[in-house]
Order: sequence, then structure tokens, then C-alpha cells
Amino acid sequence: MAVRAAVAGASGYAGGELLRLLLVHPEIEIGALTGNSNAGQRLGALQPHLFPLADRVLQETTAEILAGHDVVFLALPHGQSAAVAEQLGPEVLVVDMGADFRLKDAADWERFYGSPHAGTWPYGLPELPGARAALEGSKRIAVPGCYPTAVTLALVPAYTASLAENEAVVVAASGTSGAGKSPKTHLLGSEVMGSMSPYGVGGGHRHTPEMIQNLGAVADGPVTVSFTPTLAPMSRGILATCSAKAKPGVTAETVRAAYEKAYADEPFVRLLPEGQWPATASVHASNAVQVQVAYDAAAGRIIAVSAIDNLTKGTAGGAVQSMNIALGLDEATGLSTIGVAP
Ligand SMILES: NC(=O)C1=CN([C@@H]2O[C@H](COP(=O)(O)OP(=O)(O)OC[C@H]3O[C@@H](n4cnc5c(N)ncnc54)[C@H](OP(=O)(O)O)[C@@H]3O)[C@@H](O)[C@H]2O)C=CC1
Ligand SMILES: CC(=O)N[C@@H](CCC(=O)OP(=O)(O)O)C(=O)O
Repeated sequence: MAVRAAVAGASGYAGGELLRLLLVHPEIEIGALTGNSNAGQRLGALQPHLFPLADRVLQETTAEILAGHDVVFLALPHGQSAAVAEQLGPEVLVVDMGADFRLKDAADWERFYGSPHAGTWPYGLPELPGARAALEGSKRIAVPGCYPTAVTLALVPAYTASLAENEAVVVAASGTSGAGKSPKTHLLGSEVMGSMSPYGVGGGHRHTPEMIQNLGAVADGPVTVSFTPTLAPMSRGILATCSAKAKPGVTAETVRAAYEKAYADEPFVRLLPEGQWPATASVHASNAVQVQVAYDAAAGRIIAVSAIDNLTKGTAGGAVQSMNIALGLDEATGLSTIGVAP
């Protein structure tokens, strides 16, 4: 019997990408689609690439409309999910693509998001050690942020194998879809085209505590992360360049071996052959993660680079992968590692 899924936030970028994936998922039947300011509009006018859903009309985002489904995806702005989720029964699988339930530390949440902490749900990054066990059979999933997905997958093998000191420096470039669909001046084509710029510099980005939480869970102590995001003139994609000071005795061979071991059996993470570096174009619209690592002997640092599509593995693909695990389906059902090029 088909699994009925509702999508709240169906007019946004994350909701649109989720629907693109759910339309080809063999076990899913798409139920209610809801929005906010666009309630009452045809989906065809808002997400014209979702041809089979063109005549569906968006409903309002209420618990009554979302009730009666097996799975409810919440692709809403931060801070909006908790109020909806608490009205959905414990028997419904709720997958939150926003930030509301990602962080364990209430003080971190309040500092970076400025509202009371709603709680912590099983974290939807299956590749993180222990995550699959927590997701199996779960009725609540917190999908990671896009930058934390890219950065965690780049650095986890170095910390799991105890190769890196507990400090990491990350510079990551994101396409503009990471900022959502609502109009903002700094996202105008004339501001972004032909230019790159940093933002949230100096520890101010809300994804920093999420990265610290993930890396600290596998390292032998708390990890500090200096994170600088940058906005790049592309619609999708994240390229994360991460480095950490190597522990004494580390060599290029021990680093390579740790990464090969970590990702040998992962369906979506590909450690590239030595000398080939990740590129956002190679993971466009795919759930794949490209990773490469090098040991900079002169600087004594491990350099790990990852590329993801922020809307696929960084949001909607990660959500579907985690849903599959929670429902007892094959983790890769409905997902592809095949990109679009050029
Ligand atoms: N874009 C990305 O790369 C990523 C996004 N996410 C997360 O996904 C969520 C959605 O992001 P994204 O799709 O980019 O954002 P968008 O701005 O593109 O979409 C937001 C969606 O939420 C709806 N909405 C807005 N305000 C409310 C409200 N008060 N109550 C109910 N619905 C509301 C909008 O409806 P309407 O248009 O009808 O007003 C729209 O459907 C966010 O939490 C974001 O953090 C996570 C990882 C990556
Ligand atoms: C380019 C851009 O603005 N990106 C967003 C991150 C989007 C994302 O994935 O994170 P959430 O799920 O936490 O929203 C930002 O820097 O806030």
C-alpha cells in the first residue's frame, strides 16, 4: 500500500525539490500540499517544473489539512515547524526540513535563532555514526542544514579516526537557492552575478553550532569550528573547503586510508580518486556527495573538500533518505546519484 505524504511549504525551494523527488518515489502517493501567502494558487504557477502536479491547488498550512497522512514534511521557515508538529499525532512520521529540532543544546538554539528551544529529534544524516539506528522506526526526523551536511561529511572521517586536532576551519560557497525563494536585495541577479561575497563571518552563522555538535559527537572532545559561508553566483550547490591541524604522526597514507574506510560502503558518498577534486556541477540535482582529502605536510593540516547540491542531499534528498530508513525501506529508494551536466 502506498505511503501518503503531505508537504507543507510546497511553494518554496525546499518543498519544490522534495516534490520533484517524491514524484518518482515508487512507494509514495502525494497528498495535501500547503503554503502560506500562496495558499489558493495553482502549483503550476509556482513550481512549473513539477508538470504532473500543475493543477494541484495549495491549501493553508493547518494541522487539520495535514492530518490523515502517513508522512508529513515540513519545509517551513525556521521557528514555524514546532507549532505545527505538536498538533500532529505520534503515529505520523514528521520530517522537519527546517532547523527547529536539530540542536541538542537549548542555549545554542536561543543564541542563534532567538526563540525558545522546541526540542531535539533524531538527526537525518544517516552517514553520521549511530544515526541510522536512531532513524529506524522513528516518527520524528530533523533534517540537517545544507552547510552542516557538506562540512560534516568532509570532516567526520578525520575525527572518527582521531587524525585531527579539535579545531577546524571551514570556508564554504553556496548557491543562492540556499537562501530560499522570498525576495531579498542581496539575492538580486545584479548583486550576485559575477561576484562572490562572504556573510556571517566571525562565528555568527547559525550552522556553526550544528557543525560543532556533529563533529563533537565523533571526536575525542569538543571541536571548535571557524565557519565562513560565501554566496556564489549559481542557483544550486555547496562547495565546502575544510581543514584541521593534523595530529602528530599523521601521514598522507593514514589520511587516505581513513577516508577510504569511512566511505567504502556509503551509497551516496563518493571519495574521489586521488587528484580529482569535487565540483558542484557534478552533483547538480543528485543526492551524491563528492569528497576529496589531502594532507598538506608543510602546513601540517588535513584539507577535506566536499560538494553537494544544497537542495538535494542538503535538504530534500537527505529528507527522503532518512524517511526511507524510518519506514524500513531501502535507503536509496527514489534517490539517484546521477547528476545533470553540463
Ligand atoms: N533552500 C535550501 O537550500 C535549504 C532549505 N532548508 C530549510 O527548508 C525550509 C524551507 O526553506 P526554503 O524552501 O528554502 O524557503 P522558501 O522561502 O523558498 O519557502 C518557504 C515556504 O514556507 C512557506 N511559509 C512561509 N511562511 C510561513 C508560515 N508562517 N507558515 C507556514 N508556511 C510558511 C512559504 O509559503 P508561501 O510561499 O505560500 O508564502 C513557502 O512554501 C527552511 O526551514 C530552510 O531552512 C534546509 C536546507 C537547505
Ligand atoms: C545561501 C544561504 O543563505 N544559505 C542559508 C542556509 C540554508 C540551509 O540549508 O540551511 P537551513 O536549512 O538551516 O535553512 C544560510 O546561510 O542561512
